[in-house]
Amino acid sequence: MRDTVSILPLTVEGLGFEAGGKQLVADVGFTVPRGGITAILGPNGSGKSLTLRLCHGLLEPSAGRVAWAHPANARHGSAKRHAMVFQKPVMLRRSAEANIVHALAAGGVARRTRQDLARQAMERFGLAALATRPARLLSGGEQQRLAIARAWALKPELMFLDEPSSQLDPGAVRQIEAMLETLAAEGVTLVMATHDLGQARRLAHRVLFFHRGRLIEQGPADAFFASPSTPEARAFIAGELLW
Ligand SMILES: Nc1ncnc2c1ncn2[C@@H]1O[C@H](COP(=O)(O)OP(=O)(O)OP(=O)(O)O)[C@@H](O)[C@H]1O
Repeated sequence: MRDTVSILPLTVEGLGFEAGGKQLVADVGFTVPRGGITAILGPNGSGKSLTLRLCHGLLEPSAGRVAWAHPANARHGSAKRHAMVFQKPVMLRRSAEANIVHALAAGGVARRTRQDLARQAMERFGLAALATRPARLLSGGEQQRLAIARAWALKPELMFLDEPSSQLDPGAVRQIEAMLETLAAEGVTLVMATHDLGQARRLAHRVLFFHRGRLIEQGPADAFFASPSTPEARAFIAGELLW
C-alpha cells in the first residue's frame, strides 16, 4: 500500500544546469505547493523543458537542488509519485491498454491488479473504445490522452507536462485541457510548460516565467497576466518576439 504522506511542496533552490560549456539554466528557485496548476512560460529555448526534466530527475543539476517534502516517497519502489508527460508521447508497439499495463508493471504494481487499473484509467478518460487498438496507430490527440491516462494510472501526486497539446488540433487541445482540469479537480498537482498563452490563462493558477535560462518572474496567474512586472514578460504577453 502507498504511503500517504505527501511529497509536496516541491522546493527548488539555486537550480542550475550546464552542458557543452554553456549555462542553460541558472539560479532557478520556486516552490510548488499541493494542488493547482502551475504554468511554465517563456520563449523558445528559455529553459522550460530542462527545468521540468531536472525536477523529474531525468537530468542531474549542476547546481542547486530539487527537494521534495518527503523524499522517501518521491520514489516508491520503481514507481515515482511524480510522473512526466512529454510533447510527443512514446508508445510501445502494442495495444493502448497494454501500454498502460506495461507502465504499471514498470511501476511495480502487482500483476493481478494491472489489468483492472489499466481498464479504469481508460474508462476514466473516455478511452475504453480504443483499448485494443495498436497505440502507435492512434491519432496524436488520442496518443496524448493515452499518455496522460497512463501517467494517471500510477496515481502520481504531481504530474509534469511538457507542451502536452502543442501539436494538436483545437478539438484535441480542448480534450486535453478538460483532462487536465479533471486531474487538478481530483487533487493532482500539475506543472506544465506551454507556449499557448490562451491555455495558460484558461488553466493556470500560478505562473513561472523563464527568460534565457532564468526564472525572472513568478506569481499568481491573474496578477501575471494583468500586470506583469518585467519588460520581458510584458513583451511576451503582448506577443512580441523575444529571445
Ligand atoms: N542536453 C543539452 N545539451 C546542450 N544544450 C541543451 C541541452 N538540452 C537543451 N539544451 C539547450 O538549452 C536551451 C534550453 O532548452 P529547453 O529545451 O529547456 O528550452 P524550452 O524553454 O523548453 O524551449 P522550447 O519552448 O523551444 O521547447 C536551448 O537553447 C537548448 O538548445
